[in-house]
Amino acid sequence: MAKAVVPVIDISPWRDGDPAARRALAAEVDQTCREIGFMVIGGHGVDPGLIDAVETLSRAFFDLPLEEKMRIVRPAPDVTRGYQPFKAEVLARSRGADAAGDLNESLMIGPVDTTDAPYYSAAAAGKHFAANLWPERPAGLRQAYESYYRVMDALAIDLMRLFALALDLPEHYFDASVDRSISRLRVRNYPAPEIAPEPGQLRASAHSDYGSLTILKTEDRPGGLQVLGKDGAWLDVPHLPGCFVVNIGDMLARWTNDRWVSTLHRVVNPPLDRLGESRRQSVVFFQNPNYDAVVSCLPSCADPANPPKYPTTTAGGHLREKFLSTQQAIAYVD
Ligand SMILES: O=C(O)CCC(=O)C(=O)O
Ligand SMILES: [Fe+2]
Repeated sequence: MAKAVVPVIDISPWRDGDPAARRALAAEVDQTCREIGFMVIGGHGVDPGLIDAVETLSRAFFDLPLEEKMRIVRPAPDVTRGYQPFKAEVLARSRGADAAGDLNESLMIGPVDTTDAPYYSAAAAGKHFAANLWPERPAGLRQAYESYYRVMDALAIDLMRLFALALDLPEHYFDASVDRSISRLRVRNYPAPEIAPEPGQLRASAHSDYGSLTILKTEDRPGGLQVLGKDGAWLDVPHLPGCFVVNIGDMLARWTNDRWVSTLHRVVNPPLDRLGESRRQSVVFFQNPNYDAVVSCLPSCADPANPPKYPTTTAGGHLREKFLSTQQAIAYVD
C-alpha cells in the first residue's frame, strides 16, 4: 500500500481558473478525500491580517486569570458557546474511547448573523443558535471573531461547491444545505506542559470531526497535529505558513456513503526537550450544515453494487449526540 500523505493543494484555480483547471482541481480533491480526507490548502484568499488579529487577541484572552475566563464558561454540555476550561473535554469519547482530559482550553462561538426568521427560533433549532458569550477583554476580540466567522463561513460554502464538483454533482448542490449553517468557531490553546501527562493523555485525543468540513489554522510548534494513515501509522500534518488544513467530517463521509473518509486525528504532547517553545494555538472553523439539512446518500455515491449504507438523518440531530458525548461532567459543577 502506498504511504499516505496529506497533500498541499493550491485552490486558486477554483476562484480564477478556467473550467479545465477547475475540473483538474476537483479531481485532485476527490482523490485526496477518498484516500485521507485531509489536505493543506493555499491560494484561499483570506486576509492574513485578519488571521493574525484572531490569533493575537485569542492569546491575550487565554492569558487572562482563570476567574475572568470562567465568567463566560460554557453553560451546558449541549451549548457550544463560551470558555471551556483546560481538561474539560475528551474528544476520544465521541468514539466511545476514554482518556484523561485533553490538555487544552478553548473559546468558541456559533453563528453571528441570525435573523428573526422562524428557522432560527423554531423548537427544532434546539441550542444551535444559542447567544454567543463574549469576554469583556481583550477589546476588539468580538469584532475580529465575528469577521473571521463570516469569512470562514463563506470559504466553507465555496469549498462545498468545489466538493460538489469533485463528487460529480452540480456545483451548487449543497448550497441550500449550508446557507444557514450551525457552524462553530473554536480557538484552542495548548499551554506548554508544566507536569507530565497521565498515561494516554494527549493535547487532543484521537477523534474525527463531526460535521461537513473543518478549516484549521495551526501553529508550527512541537506537539502538533497528526492523522492516522490507512496503514495504521500516525503522520504529521505539514505546516505551511499562510495555509489552512482542511478536512472532511463524519457527516460528509456518511453523505458520500463512505466514498470519502473522515480520518482520525489527534494533537500529541511535545517532546520533553522542547517544552519551553511548545505553547500552541489553533483556530478551528467547523462547518456544520443547516440543522434541518437532510443527510441521505448522495445520488453520485451509490449504485446497485454499492447501495446506501446509512439511514437518512438530519445535521442537527447527528451533532447534538456528538457534543453531548465528549463532555466531562466536572466542567459544569461549580
Ligand atoms: O489543534 C489542532 O491542530 C486540531 C484540533 C482539532 O482536531 C479539533 O478541534 O477538532
Ligand atoms: Fe478535529
